[in-house]
Amino acid sequence: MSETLGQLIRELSSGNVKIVDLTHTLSPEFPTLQLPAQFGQVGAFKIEQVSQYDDAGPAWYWNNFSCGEHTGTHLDAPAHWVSGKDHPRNTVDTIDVGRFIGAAVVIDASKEVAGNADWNLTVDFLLGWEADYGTITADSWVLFRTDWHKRLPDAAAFMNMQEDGAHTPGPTQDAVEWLIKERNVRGFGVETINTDAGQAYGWPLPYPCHTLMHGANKLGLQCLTNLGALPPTGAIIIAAPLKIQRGSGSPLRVLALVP
Ligand SMILES: O=C(O)C(=O)c1ccccc1S
Ligand SMILES: [Mn+2]
Repeated sequence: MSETLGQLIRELSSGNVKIVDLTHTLSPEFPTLQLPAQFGQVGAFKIEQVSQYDDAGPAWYWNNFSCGEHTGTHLDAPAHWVSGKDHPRNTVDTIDVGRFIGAAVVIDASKEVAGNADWNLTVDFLLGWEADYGTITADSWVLFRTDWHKRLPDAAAFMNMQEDGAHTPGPTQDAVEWLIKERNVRGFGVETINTDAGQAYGWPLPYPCHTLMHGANKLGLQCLTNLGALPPTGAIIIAAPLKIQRGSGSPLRVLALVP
């Protein structure tokens, strides 16, 4: 084994490098995105026991499950959005595997969001973060901490739907453009069910995070949790989607290596 990998294994075994699970449990109770009724809907997680050490399977326990590609903690591939449809290797089965392990920075806006569910991440807020923690390095994941996961298990509070749609935080169009053009990030990760703000469907450029990030061949992570256990900089995340043929996204286990 190389010295570097050997050192990593030793650091993991000693606990000097901790592993933090950023993933929600996939269950039928986990809320799913609600689009307007005229559109197709993502499937909730369903599970059906096949056997559990019984007549159907005396020595084994197993289930069948079904869900949408965008159910629970999941990754959005560039092909998920029409703006990303023409990129090569843009589906979960074809994305370069080197994109599944990478550095992550955590932008903590949990206090701001606690006071305003429609709070938007701006370029000014990002520049203020960089003044404290340094420049966001190219090809990093940018993880938007809002503590929104604390609204679970109350699905209604997590979705925060009102008569005009969801009211959840997200980045402004300017912030998305800045992250892409000025910092060339790997992708954007959130705790909410949508990388865009809930009200972004009605913005001049609807869903700017989906549109621009996937248009720039970048990735999204949704329904993350435990971001509060990560430092602002220095974590590495492993986010490897299921290898679904022509998949637009996939539920996945997201793990952070934290020094
Ligand atoms: O990527 C998603 O799961 C997501 O948020 C989404 C999916 C489909 C349509 C609109 C949206 S906004
Ligand atoms: Mn998605």
